[in-house]
Amino acid sequence: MGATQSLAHKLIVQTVGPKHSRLRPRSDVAKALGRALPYYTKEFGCPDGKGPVYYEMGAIFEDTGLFREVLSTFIARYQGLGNEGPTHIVALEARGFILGSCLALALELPFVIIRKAAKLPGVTVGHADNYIRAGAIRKGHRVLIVDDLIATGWTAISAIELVTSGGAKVFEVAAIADISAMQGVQNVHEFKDGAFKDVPFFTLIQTSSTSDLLCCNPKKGRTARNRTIEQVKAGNYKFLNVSSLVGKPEAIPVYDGNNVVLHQEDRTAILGENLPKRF
Ligand SMILES: O=P(O)(O)OC[C@H]1O[C@H](OP(=O)(O)OP(=O)(O)O)[C@H](O)[C@@H]1O
Ligand SMILES: Nc1ncnc2[nH]cnc12
Repeated sequence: MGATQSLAHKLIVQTVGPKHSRLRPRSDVAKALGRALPYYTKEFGCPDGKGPVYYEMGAIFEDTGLFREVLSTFIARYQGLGNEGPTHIVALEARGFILGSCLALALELPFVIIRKAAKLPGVTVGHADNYIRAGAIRKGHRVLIVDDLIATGWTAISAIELVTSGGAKVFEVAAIADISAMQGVQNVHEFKDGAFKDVPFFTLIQTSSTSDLLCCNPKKGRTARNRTIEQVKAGNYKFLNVSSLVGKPEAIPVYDGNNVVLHQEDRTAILGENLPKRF
């Protein structure tokens, strides 16, 4: 990285593997993220088998202070690098857009979107399910790829393919978290006999550093806000919305005003209601 990256930023970053840096787990931002990233077990939260655990990034974006900290960390890493720094930010639909667009504006870099199939009009270049506007990224560009999460690494591979197929160079892949158990960064580096082994990754935390208290699995009786089902039952309880994350009609989780997720069976038991299976 360039010489102008601040000393303060360098001090909170460590190398955790070949071409992979993370925040030091004891840094303030890493600790705050470790306390804030809720997750659902496969049984309750991963509709299409993404897992073993589903990490719910929305909670980070809902926390203004934490969102700002996350953004500032990325800004500190990539600002002021001049001719050595990134020239473009490419982000992935959908959650990659949130961080990517904020960062692009802060760094005053062009923001290029990769969309899922059948979303982009005109001439596009595709890889797997991901498409980019043809010509948006070209030879000579140094591209910072931004997403919220690295799981298997497949989406990152797809983005790298799209960026490099246009002749551009990947400056780095940045994400809030990597799911340690899924070895996504390693998968990218080993892909196609190491074709992308030199692509650097920067992730703020690995998911194994999140707290057990953040498990939203209602069977554990705990919630993201650390309330038990009994506390909810006793409280002033109101439905706000229904999420269909799980996809099984008999297991629709419910999100209420207290940030509690319940199953249909729990909901019926608590409220004594025969609610429709989908609404
Ligand atoms: O490393 P991988 O195994 O490829 O998984 C990571 C990707 O999965 C998620 O996106 P998803 O496809 O769920 O789309 P979304 O952001 O629209 O929910 C996440 O935002 C990453 O893009
Ligand atoms: N386990 C997971 N949690 C959240 N988003 C994901 N995208 C792919 N796998 C995911």
